[in-house]
Amino acid sequence: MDDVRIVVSGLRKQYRGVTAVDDLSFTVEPGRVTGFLGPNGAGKTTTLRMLLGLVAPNAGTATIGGRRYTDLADPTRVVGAVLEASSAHKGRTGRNHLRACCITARLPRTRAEEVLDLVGLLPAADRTFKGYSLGMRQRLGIATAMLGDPRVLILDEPANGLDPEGIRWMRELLQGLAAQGRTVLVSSHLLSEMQALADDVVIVAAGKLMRQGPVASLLTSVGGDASVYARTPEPDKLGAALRQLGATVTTEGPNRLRVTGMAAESVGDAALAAGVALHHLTTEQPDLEDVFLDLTQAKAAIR
Ligand SMILES: Nc1ncnc2c1ncn2[C@@H]1O[C@H](COP(=O)(O)OP(=O)(O)OP(=O)(O)O)[C@@H](O)[C@H]1O
Repeated sequence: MDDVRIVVSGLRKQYRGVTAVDDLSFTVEPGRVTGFLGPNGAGKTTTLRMLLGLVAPNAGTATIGGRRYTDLADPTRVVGAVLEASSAHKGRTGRNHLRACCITARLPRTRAEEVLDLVGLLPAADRTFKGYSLGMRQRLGIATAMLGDPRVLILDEPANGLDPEGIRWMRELLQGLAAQGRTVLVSSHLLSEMQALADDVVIVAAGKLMRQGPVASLLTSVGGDASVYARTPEPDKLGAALRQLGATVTTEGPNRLRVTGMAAESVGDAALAAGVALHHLTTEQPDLEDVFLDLTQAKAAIR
């Protein structure tokens, strides 16, 4: 596959009184799923719309494989996008909707069958759109985006309205498409889902880039210390012993302590030395939600 990297550079969009996107720069690599995260009003949708040539930026560029969307010779074969829960003519079946799109995009009708199969919609292909569940509509949106077998896929909140099984299906589909070398950019509010789905994340708040990088390194670099949770019948005694050793200890419910600044092994050793029984000891790593809130809280309050 050619270079299908997405490059956003110095992008800016101003609406009357609001800077929706403010000097935003980031890159999205092929062969990986990239999560595009930010609180409400962060500028995610505006950025995706500029990337797809639907909104003109006031400054900066957004390119796909080195070209602006509007300069692509055959965009449906390069980029597939699902911006909102997909819409189709209400009385039309899923199959007919896709066939109509094939005609518009000058693709063979057989492609409709292939994408119906890809998204698991063959059993509902002859039902009309108005009878589709939100999950089926999302699947039809992805099927439509995949018609031109694009090397880049851009999805705005694709997990919206999906049940847990649908979310898992979506995750496996998108990871499979990335494993084929495609570039997959997905915006979402669902942080736990992003942690399971994305290789990289781009975090924005108030139109600005907060952080970009692989999920794994972000969690270790920004998330702070892991927490150790200890359950004991003598929390006061254990707490005092741990504080004496320099740990930070807070009480988290009856007989439960949260300890930072000390590994679980040392907490166990300290309990033994103090003659305190331990009933439970676990370590929790910071998750993407901790990182996200840490990075965006101050900015989010502005909007
Ligand atoms: N057409 C428009 N006219 C005026 N203001 C707009 C327009 N589109 C977006 N905005 C404003 O720009 C800011 C960014 O909006 P945008 O929809 O891009 O954010 P978002 O990150 O996608 O938010 P959400 O997660 O809530 O969808 C918001 O303050 C929004 O009100």
